[in-house]
Amino acid sequence: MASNKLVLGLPKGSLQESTFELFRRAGFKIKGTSRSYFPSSDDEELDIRLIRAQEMSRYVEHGMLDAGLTGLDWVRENGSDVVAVADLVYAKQGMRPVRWVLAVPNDSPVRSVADLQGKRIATEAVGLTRKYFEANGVEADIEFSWGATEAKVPELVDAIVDVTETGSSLRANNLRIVDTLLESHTQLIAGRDAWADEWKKAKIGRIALLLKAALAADSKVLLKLNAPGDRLTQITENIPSLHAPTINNLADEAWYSVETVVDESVVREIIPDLKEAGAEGIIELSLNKIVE
Ligand SMILES: Nc1ncnc2c1ncn2[C@@H]1O[C@H](COP(=O)(O)OP(=O)(O)OP(=O)(O)O)[C@@H](O)[C@H]1O
Ligand SMILES: O=P(O)(O)OC[C@H]1O[C@H](OP(=O)(O)OP(=O)(O)O)[C@H](O)[C@@H]1O
Ligand SMILES: [Mg+2]
Repeated sequence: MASNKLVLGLPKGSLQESTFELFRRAGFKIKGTSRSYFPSSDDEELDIRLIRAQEMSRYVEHGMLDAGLTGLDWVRENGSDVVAVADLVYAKQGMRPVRWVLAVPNDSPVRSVADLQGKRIATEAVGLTRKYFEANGVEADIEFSWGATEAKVPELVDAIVDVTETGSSLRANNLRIVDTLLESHTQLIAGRDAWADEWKKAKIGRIALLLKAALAADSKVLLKLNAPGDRLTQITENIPSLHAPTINNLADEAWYSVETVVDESVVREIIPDLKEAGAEGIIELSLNKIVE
């Protein structure tokens, strides 16, 4: 039995699958049966609880959880005083931020927030929405929505404020974005008491490092190739790298081995260029972690 334990909240709901997957890539095996809110892991120092993303920051703030993963949106909505340990930009579907947007039906006459004076708005994030309307000097009737918010316009309300990632829910419901209230992403947060505890702070820091390393590796690959000496400069000067490419001599002294980490998105441009510039034996390897 480990004597020190970190009580860690993982988000149940939209972020659950992607969070479990990120932990797996970070090196933690988390197992949860479908209805258990106490998943087990292969790290004895972790005591994991599944908690709704909306509530996570309150429990972390009040010390029931030492740390947790949730959306920045819910930390703001709850006005929680917690330590933002790491910004982890991933969502339900992909590695990108989400947006809380003000949306109206495609055929609505509303063009800006000012056109919503005296109108009804539904949202799951009432606090954020109230603040936004106040900041814009618009008085509107803002009501709490339990979800499926897109279905409420135009019959029940005039506009909604909802979270969007891919935009497919807005499109499917014939909605048009009028404005963005907040860009949000997943955050690793810690409680002030946990952060003041040396062991807990160090443990949270190690988890943060591994999660960030796994996220950073997600969009990068390692390229390796052989370059003839007379083409080396030409080949290496045009390839991006984390710092500078690694260059080693091959047993055959006329040849060099070159290694570099690049964005996966540029690989399809770079590989044909490298081949054309005289590189041989080009291989691409996927990466699990990058610690810069
Ligand atoms: N595609 C997405 N849709 C909704 N929320 C997302 C998405 N990607 C990331 N999130 C984030 O997930 C969190 C939403 O979790 P929350 O527990 O509030 O609701 P949920 O998981 O969508 O549950 P429910 O199914 O009841 O709506 C927010 O922090 C939000 O920013
Ligand atoms: O832009 P998209 O990729 O379509 O994602 C956004 C949708 O996902 C969430 O719905 P959720 O599944 O949480 O259901 P809910 O409406 O009941 O909250 C959110 O409320 C949007 O409806
Ligand atoms: Mg939801």
